[in-house]
Amino acid sequence: MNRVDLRGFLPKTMLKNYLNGISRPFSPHLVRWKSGTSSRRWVTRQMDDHHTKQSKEQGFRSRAAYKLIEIDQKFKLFNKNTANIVDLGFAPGAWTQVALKRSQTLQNKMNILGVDLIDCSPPQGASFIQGDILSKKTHLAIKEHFQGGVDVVLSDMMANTSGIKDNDHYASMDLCDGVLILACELLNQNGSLVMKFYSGAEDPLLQSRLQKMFHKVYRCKPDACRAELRELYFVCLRRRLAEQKIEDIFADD
Ligand SMILES: C[S@@+](CC[C@H](N)C(=O)[O-])C[C@H]1O[C@@H](n2cnc3c(N)ncnc32)[C@H](O)[C@@H]1O
Repeated sequence: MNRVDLRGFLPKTMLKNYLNGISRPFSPHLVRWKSGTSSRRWVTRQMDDHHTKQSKEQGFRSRAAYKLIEIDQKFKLFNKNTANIVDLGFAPGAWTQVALKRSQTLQNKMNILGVDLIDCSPPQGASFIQGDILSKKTHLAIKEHFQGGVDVVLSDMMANTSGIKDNDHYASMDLCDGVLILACELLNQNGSLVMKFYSGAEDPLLQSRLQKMFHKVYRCKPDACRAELRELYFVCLRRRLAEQKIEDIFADD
């Protein structure tokens, strides 16, 4: 079965499972990491990279920090009213560090929760939950942590890439569906979402869903992203009504 047959099927299955309390343990599109030349190439490139060196000097846990700094400068993501933030795909924690710094400069206390598949200790002033965003159990743990809505949902999640562009794209779309479901249930009115995606055929579908949820939806590639990757971000500002139902957002395909 190719992806064309699955269009509209996968999100609905995920939604149905989610609403029935079933966690999807393993996406059909997720691919396992294989160690080999591509991983060695990644390590070498990482060591040479300008942002990697800069992140070490400035005490950030990874070069990803500069992507969020850029997005915040351009879109004014964090402000005096930002109180609750969830950072999905937290590890090693640079985005949470950036949010903590903004909390200091804005002088408002933020409740920042990092979530990741892999265990990783949070920087001082933040919290962490180990979990899979495709699992309902993780969604419940996040909701329990906040006991109310959040103002900003961040997602820098990416499944391990296979080098097969379609597979990487669909694995990314599955993660984005998980983020959308969480954002739909948790994000306050006028709240914001920043979400990484690996570009491909389903970008317009994702964008149209986001446009149902937010007044402003921008597609952007921060300069700190590597040029050769099809990695992009949706920056979504000012959530429409917080009462929107997940079914309405997905009722498109
Ligand atoms: C590019 S890294 C994030 C870097 C991070 N933003 C930072 O600033 O340090 C992507 C992360 O997404 C996580 N991830 C991938 N799939 C996930 C899933 N299904 N649920 C939770 N986290 C996931 C990976 O474990 C990985 O740590």
